[in-house]
Order: sequence, then C-alpha cells, then structure tokens
Amino acid sequence: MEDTVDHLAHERSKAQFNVEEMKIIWAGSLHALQVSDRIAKLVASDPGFGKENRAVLSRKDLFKSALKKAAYVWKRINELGLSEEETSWLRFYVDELAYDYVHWGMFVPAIKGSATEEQQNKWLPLANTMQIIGTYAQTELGHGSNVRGLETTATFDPVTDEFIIHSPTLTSSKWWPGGLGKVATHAVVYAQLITDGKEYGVNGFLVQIRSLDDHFPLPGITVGDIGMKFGSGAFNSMDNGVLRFDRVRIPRNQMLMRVSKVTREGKYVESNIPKQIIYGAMVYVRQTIVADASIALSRAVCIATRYSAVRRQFGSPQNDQNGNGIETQVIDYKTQQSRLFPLLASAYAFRFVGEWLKWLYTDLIQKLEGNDFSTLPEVHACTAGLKSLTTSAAADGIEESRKLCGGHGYLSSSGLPELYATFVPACTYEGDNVVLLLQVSRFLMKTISQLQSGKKPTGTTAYIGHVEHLIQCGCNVKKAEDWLNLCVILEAFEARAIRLLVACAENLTKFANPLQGFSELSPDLVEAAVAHCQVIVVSKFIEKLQQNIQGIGVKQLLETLCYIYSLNLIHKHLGDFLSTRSITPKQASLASDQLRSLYAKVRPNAIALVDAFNYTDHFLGSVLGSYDGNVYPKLYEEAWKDPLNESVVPDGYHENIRPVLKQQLQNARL
Ligand SMILES: CCCCC/C=C\C/C=C\C/C=C\C/C=C\C/C=C\CC/C=C/C(=O)SCCNC(=O)CCNC(=O)[C@H](O)C(C)(C)COP(=O)(O)OP(=O)(O)OC[C@H]1O[C@@H](n2cnc3c(N)ncnc32)[C@H](O)[C@@H]1OP(=O)(O)O
Ligand SMILES: Cc1cc2nc3c(=O)[nH]c(=O)nc-3n(C[C@H](O)[C@H](O)[C@H](O)COP(=O)(O)OP(=O)(O)OC[C@H]3O[C@@H](n4cnc5c(N)ncnc54)[C@H](O)[C@@H]3O)c2cc1C
Repeated sequence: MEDTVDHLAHERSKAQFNVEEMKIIWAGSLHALQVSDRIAKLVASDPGFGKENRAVLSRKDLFKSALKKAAYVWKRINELGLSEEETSWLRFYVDELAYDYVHWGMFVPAIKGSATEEQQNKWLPLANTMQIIGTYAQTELGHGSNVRGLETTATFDPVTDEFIIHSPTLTSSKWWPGGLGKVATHAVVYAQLITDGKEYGVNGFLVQIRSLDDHFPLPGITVGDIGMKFGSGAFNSMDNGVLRFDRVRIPRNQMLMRVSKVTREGKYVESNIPKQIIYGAMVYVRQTIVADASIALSRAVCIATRYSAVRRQFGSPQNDQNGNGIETQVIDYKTQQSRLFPLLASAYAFRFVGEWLKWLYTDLIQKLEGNDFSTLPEVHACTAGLKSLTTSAAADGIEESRKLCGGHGYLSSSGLPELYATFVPACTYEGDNVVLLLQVSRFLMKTISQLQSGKKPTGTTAYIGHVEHLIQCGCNVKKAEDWLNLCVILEAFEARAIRLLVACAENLTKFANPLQGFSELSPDLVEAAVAHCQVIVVSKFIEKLQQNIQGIGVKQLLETLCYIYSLNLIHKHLGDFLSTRSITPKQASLASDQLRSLYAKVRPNAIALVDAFNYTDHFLGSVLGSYDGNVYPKLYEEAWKDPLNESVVPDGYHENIRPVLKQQLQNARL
C-alpha cells in the first residue's frame, strides 16, 4: 500500500517565513512561478516524459530514448501551441540532454548574432521550425580554448563565388559539437578565412553537413560520434561529434557577414562592429550557464537537505541510558549544517546574480541594436567570470551534497551521481574556467591601468574607482554581531579584491615583457579575478535585499542567507583576507562565531527554504529528495528494479561462479 504520510510535515511546520512568497522570489515573479508550476505539473503527469533509469541503459538505448523524448517535446510544443517562455520551461522540466539544446542554445543564437538581416531572414525560419537542425562547430581536436588557433580553413574561390571549407590536418577535425555526431543537418563552422591569398582570422560559416532526404553526410564530409563520456547517463544521451571537410564548397553568402564580409570580387571588408561580436553566442550561453549553476546546485541541496532531515544516526538527549529511543537527525549535527547551509545560501546567491546577469545581457543587446558597443568588455568579463565562479562552486557543491547523503548518495537512485556527471563539464564547455578567469583579470588590469589616465570605472568595477579609500580602510568589526552589517561585509570584500588586484598590477610592472609578466603571475591574477567575481555576487545579493520583498519573514531569511554566503566565503578564503589585511585574525574568528548563530537561524527553516525551489519529484529524480521524505521504502523498492535483480540466480552463474565454488570445495576436501 502506498504511504501517503508527509514525513517532513513536522519540519515544514517549523518554518518562520512565508514559503509561497519565497517561491515567487526564487522564480523571479508571480508570473514566472505560475507558468513554471503549470508546465512542471504538465511534464510530471505526461507518461511520454517519464524518467527511466538512464544509468542502466546502453549508450544506444540512451541515445534512442533521448531522440524519442526530443521528438515528443517538439510534438507537444506544437500541439499545445506553447509560447517561447512555456517552451523553455518545458525543455527545462523534461531534463533530458539531446541535440535540441545546442540547436536552440547555440546554433540559433549564433545566426541571430553574426548573420546579416538577409541571412537571418533565410535561415531563422528554417531553424525555428526545425526544418534544419544545427550545431555549433568551433572546437577542434587540437584547439578549444585558443579560438584564434583554429586550423579549419575557408578559402574564397572567386571563379565560382564559393568558399572551400577544408580540414588540412588531423588536429583541425571539429571535435565536441553537441548534436553533430548523429543528428545535425547543418553547422555554424568556425574557420580561418582566406581570400586573395591572405588570412583574415576566424569567421563563422553556415555549412550543410547531411542530406535532408536520407540523412547521409554530403560529399566531402566525414562525421561521427566522439564516444562515451564521463559517468552513467549524463552527457551520453548527447551525440558530441567529430567532423572533417575535404574541400567542401559552400556559396559565398553562407559566410556569416554581420561583422565583416567578402565581396563578389574577393575583397575582405570590415564593418564598424567590433570583431568580438562573432564570439557573441558564447557570451549568450555563458550567461545562461550561471542560471544553470543555481538550478543544478539547488537541486542537489534540495535532495541533501530533505534527506538530512529524514536520516538519523547516533543517540540524542531523548535517549535512555542504553542509547535506545529517537536518534539524532543528521541535519542537527553542526558539521552537517556548516557543510550544507553555505551551499543552500550559494544556490540563492547564484540565482540572484544569474537574474541580474540576464538583465545585463538584455541591456547589452538593446545597446548593440543602437550601435553602442561600450558595455561589451564588461559584459564579456562578467559572463566569463561568473560562469567560471558559479559552475566551479556548483560542481563542488553537488559532490559535497552527495557526501552529505552518506552511502545512499552514491546510489544512482539518489539522482546525485548523474546530476554531477551532467553538470561538471560546465566547468570546461563554453570556456575552461581558468582560461575565462584569465580573461577577467586581463579586463581588470586594463581597468586599473586606465585609472592613471583619469578614466572612471563604472558598473561592476565602480568600486575600483575608490581605490585610495579601499587600500587603506580598516574593518570595524569588534564583536560577532558587528558582522551583521551588509556595508561592512561588502567593504571587506571590495578591500580584499582591490588589494589583490593592485598587488598584481604592481608586480606586472616589474616585468620588461608584459606577456611574460602576465604568464608568470597568472595564478595570482586568477585569485584576484575570483575575488572580483565574489564582490559581484555579494553586491547583487545585497541589491536583491533592497528590493520590495513581501511576505512574513522572507526578507529576514534572505538576509540570513546573504550573511552565510558572505561570511562562509571569508572563512574559506581567509588567507586572502588576512594577507591583504582586509580583516584581522580576531575579526575572522568573530565571523566564525557569527556563522554558527546564523546556521541556528536557518535550521528550522531549512526544509521550507528548499521547498521554495518548487521542484516536482519528477524533476528532482531522487529517492532521497522526494517531497514526502519517505526515503526508505523508495530506496528499497528502487533497488529491486535493477536489471541484476530480474533473475534470482545471475547470468554467468554456471560458467563463472559454480566452478569457483566447486574448486573451493575440492580444495577444502584435499
Ligand atoms: C539531462 C538530465 C541530467 C540532469 C541535468 C541536471 C542539471 C544540470 C543543469 C543544467 C545543465 C544542463 C544542461 C546544460 C545545457 C546545455 C549544455 C549543452 C551543451 C554545451 C554546449 C557547449 C558549447 C561550447 O563549448 S562551444 C565552444 C566554446 N569555446 C570557448 O568558450 C572557447 C574559449 N576561448 C575563448 O573564448 C577565446 O579564445 C579567448 C579565451 C577569449 C581568447 O581569445 P583571443 O582572441 O585569443 O583573445 P584575446 O586576445 O585574449 O582577446 C581579444 C579581445 O577580445 C575580447 N574578447 C574575447 N572574447 C570575447 C567575447 N566572447 N566577447 C567579447 N569580447 C571578447 C578580449 O577581452 C580582448 O579584448 P581587449 O583586446 O580589449 O583586451
Ligand atoms: C560536454 C562538452 C560539450 C561541448 N560542446 C561543444 C560544442 O557544442 N561546440 C564546440 O565547439 N565545443 C564544445 N565543447 C568544447 C569546449 O568548448 C572545450 O572543451 C573548451 O572550450 C575547453 O577547451 P579545450 O578542450 O581545448 O581545453 P584546453 O584549452 O586544452 O585546456 C586544457 C588545460 O589547459 C589549461 N589552459 C589552456 N589554455 C591556457 C592558458 N592560456 N593559460 C593557462 N591555462 C590554460 C586549461 O585551464 C586546462 O586545465 C564541449 C566540451 C564538452 C566537455
């Protein structure tokens, strides 16, 4: 008989804030909550979106199942006439990686960002109705981070008015593009443009790779899947591919010509649009990955928090002298709280910074339409830096959540192994996280060097303009409660960041060759970039608190989470804070005292804070994290579904177990 008891009801009754209002804050607005909730329920109740145990499927079955789901998604979108907003929620809740992620996430944005209006009018209707399926073919076997080092060539032939796309070496083979291996019919291919015997750098080209009639590769094209990837399930439902060109010809007008073009005569013509716009699809996706990070982390934290409230180990004060009675909920152990609650706070922090980053990106797009490119460097630095910071923290946080669930966290049915395996490549794709932080530090060093010429930093670097104050200011905290001051916290973060940045800038001047200096100091530059990105996250959390926040206790809880996020970072990066004298050892110890009190404030609200994510059991896909907390029967039931349990005596018994046992028996008799 099904157990309908809510094992977490008592926990829920302890909440000191209005959960429904918190749901609105997490979703971004009442409208967003209503739409997402409706679509989440629609997905959870549709058997076509049921989640089989992906971990036990063979690669072929996994891929076939992802194809089936992607086709079903497309069918339902059309049948239900879903809006763009509803469609993106549907994809989100279906939660199955397939070619459509790269088609919608990169191929379409690349065309929108780099194609001329005429080209967009031709290609977007085809892509938007999925008459063609596209991928983003940038990375090669030999080069991923170094985009300028790509080897694929696109040579203009003025006789036929065509480009010849060619893979001159093994290392020039395109390698990794999602959906390329088995599905995509088209690709935006990044290649070195050559015309009139001269090279003009990397540009994008729209290339058809498979026949629209029989799906065979077109002449001159070699294409396939690059093989199994990390973990069970996870990215293995995606056909990341390899692609080679043997002098494949495409019409000249399939070069994406918004930024620069090649004329009929073969002349390369640059526009006044910055060349970096061809990297626009990456900026767009990096911004969305920050939102992915908050989702992946909140999902793991939701599982770990609910399970920690259900799981009991060892005695408690209520026990009798024999240790019998109610054991302690593991969530009540202070060590569990000090590992779990900072992750909960980080999930909220990343949600808010992701929301702000989306605004910043939208603002950039509006400015670009008016030919205002002024904020592009800052948006590049923010998207690169925050993508790096949030994905690294989320990947570590998912793994920590697994450990917080003890042994059961290692079971596939906990949902955590696949969540980790799916999310961890986000630290690499769309730019390796260290390479991206180096981009941020380059931008910051430039900002600092421009101070001398009187240029006032703005936006996220505005605090760098207060360098004199921040270099000499001291932190005023004298007792633990003094840390409950957002201005004090922000100033400590700004002081630490600017002192690290100025130290890097000063050290760089000691090198005659700036490039060598940058390379020598790159570990310090990366640390300084992280410190700057943390200033952004903390300041955006604080800005969120200044908005009109409704609902009993909601603002107070968010403030508590903001303090936890910040003070835990101080604790984690203590070396930086102390070596830059941004705080004293005594203040560091007071921060730890304050953290303990803050954890105590979160404890009664922990379950309600993860309920506010409003995740369905279908989306969570975890026997440890289900809403009702009925963990043990679900774990037990799930185990019996494993293919190994289909027979009592396993396949292979007669060949490989019995002879061993027999041998042991004979040995014993001798
Ligand atoms: C499925 C069920 C299981 C459960 C799942 C559950 C949860 C998971 C939750 C979410 C996750 C799930 C799904 C994920 C969804 C989708 C993922 C799917 C697919 C992933 C797709 C991945 C695609 C890719 O990776 S595409 C390839 C990306 N490649 C890179 O990022 C390359 C990185 N390298 C570079 O960007 C550049 O080469 C460089 C590092 C910037 C260096 O370039 P270079 O030209 O040499 O630079 P510089 O000389 O340093 O710079 C010149 C100048 O330009 C400025 N610049 C550089 N880049 C940019 C830019 N992008 N925009 C603007 N300006 C830029 C730079 O600052 C410099 O400026 P300056 O001269 O003024 O200093
Ligand atoms: C799951 C997945 C999906 C992907 N999807 C796509 C896709 O759809 N389309 C596509 O085009 N690509 C895709 N990629 C490729 C991805 O974008 C690249 O792997 C990524 O940009 C990193 O490049 P790389 O592999 O060349 O790493 P490398 O640059 O070779 O990195 C290796 C190591 O070198 C270090 N390193 C590199 N350069 C520097 C430097 N200048 N200074 C200091 N350290 C450095 C890095 O930090 C890293 O530790 C995907 C990758 C993955 C894993």
